Amino acid sequence: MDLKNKVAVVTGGAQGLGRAFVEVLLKQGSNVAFIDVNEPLGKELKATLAEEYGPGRVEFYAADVSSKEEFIGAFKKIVDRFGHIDIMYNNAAVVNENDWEKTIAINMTGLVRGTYLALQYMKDNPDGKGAIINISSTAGLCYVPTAPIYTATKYAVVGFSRAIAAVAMKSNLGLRINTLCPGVMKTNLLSSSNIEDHFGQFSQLEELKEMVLERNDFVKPEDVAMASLPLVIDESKNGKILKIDADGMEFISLPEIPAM
Ligand SMILES: NC(=O)C1=CN([C@@H]2O[C@H](COP(=O)(O)OP(=O)(O)OC[C@H]3O[C@@H](n4cnc5c(N)ncnc54)[C@H](O)[C@@H]3O)[C@@H](O)[C@H]2O)C=CC1
Ligand SMILES: CCCCC/C=C\C=C\C(=O)C/C=C\C/C=C\CCCC(=O)O
Repeated sequence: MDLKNKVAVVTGGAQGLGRAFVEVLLKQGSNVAFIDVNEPLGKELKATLAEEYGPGRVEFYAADVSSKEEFIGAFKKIVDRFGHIDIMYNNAAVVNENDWEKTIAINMTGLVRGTYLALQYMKDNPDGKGAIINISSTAGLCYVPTAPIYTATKYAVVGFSRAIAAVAMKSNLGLRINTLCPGVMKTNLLSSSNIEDHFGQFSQLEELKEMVLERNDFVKPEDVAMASLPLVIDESKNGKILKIDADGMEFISLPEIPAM
C-alpha cells in the first residue's frame, strides 16, 4: 500500500509513540486524524502540525476510546471529513494497576472497538484495502512484573490481533491486521504517572522501575514509528508480530493450530 494521500487514524496520538506515528505518516504523505482524551494537548499538536504540513492534512478529535459513544462519534466525524479510512493505529493505552478495570476498558475494549470500527468502514473501500496496526508491547510477549493487568491487556492485543487477522484472510476481506511490540520508551507512560496509580498494590516494588530506567536500553518512539511502516506498506504482511526494542527488530513466531 502506497502511503501517499491515504487516510490514517491514530488513537492516543497527542504525545509519545502515538505522536510519532502521526508525524511519520504525515511525512510519508498520508492525511492523519488523531484521537486523544487529552484535549488541550491534542489541540496544541494539531495547530503545530497544521502549520508544518498544511491545514487540510491533519485533524484532532477529542474522545475517550473506552467510551463507546465517544469513539463511534469520532469515527463518524473522521469519515464525514475524509470520506474513508485506509490505515488504523490502535495505540492509546495506560498503565493503571489501581483502577485495573479502566486499564482493561482502554487497553483491551478500546482496541477491540477501534479494530471493529476500522474494519466496518474499510470493507467499503473502493480499492478493497486497509491496514490495522495494533500496539502491544514486549510486555505482551514477556511481562512487567509490577503490572499484571497491563501485561494481560498486552497479551490480549497479540491474541486478538492474530485471530482477527486469520478471520480477515479467510473471509477474503483484503484487510490486514498486524501487531507491533515495542520495548521500553521514555514517554509519559513510563516516567510521569503517579506511582500508586501506576503500580497499585505493587507500588512497594517501585525500585523495579528504577532498575529499568537505569538499564538505559530504551528504544525511541520515532524509530518504532518508522519500523511500523512495512506492516502497512507490504501487502503480504497479515497476522504478523513485529518486536522492536534496543536489540533491534524481529518478527516473532508463536505456535499455530496445525489444522488451520
Ligand atoms: N512507553 C513504553 O515504554 C511502551 C509503550 N508501549 C505502548 O505504546 C503505546 C503508546 O504509549 P506511550 O506513547 O508510551 O504512552 P503515553 O502515555 O506517552 O501516550 C499515550 C496517549 O494516549 C492517550 N490516552 C490515554 N488514555 C486514553 C483514552 N482512554 N482515550 C484516548 N486517548 C487516551 C493519552 O492522553 C496520551 O496522549 C501504548 O499502547 C503502550 O502500551 C509499548 C511498549 C513500551
Ligand atoms: C518493572 C516496571 C517497569 C515500568 C513499567 C511501566 C510501563 C511499561 C510499559 C511497557 O510496555 C514496557 C515494555 C516492556 C517491559 C518493561 C519492563 C520489563 C522489565 C523486565 C525485563 O527486564 O525484561
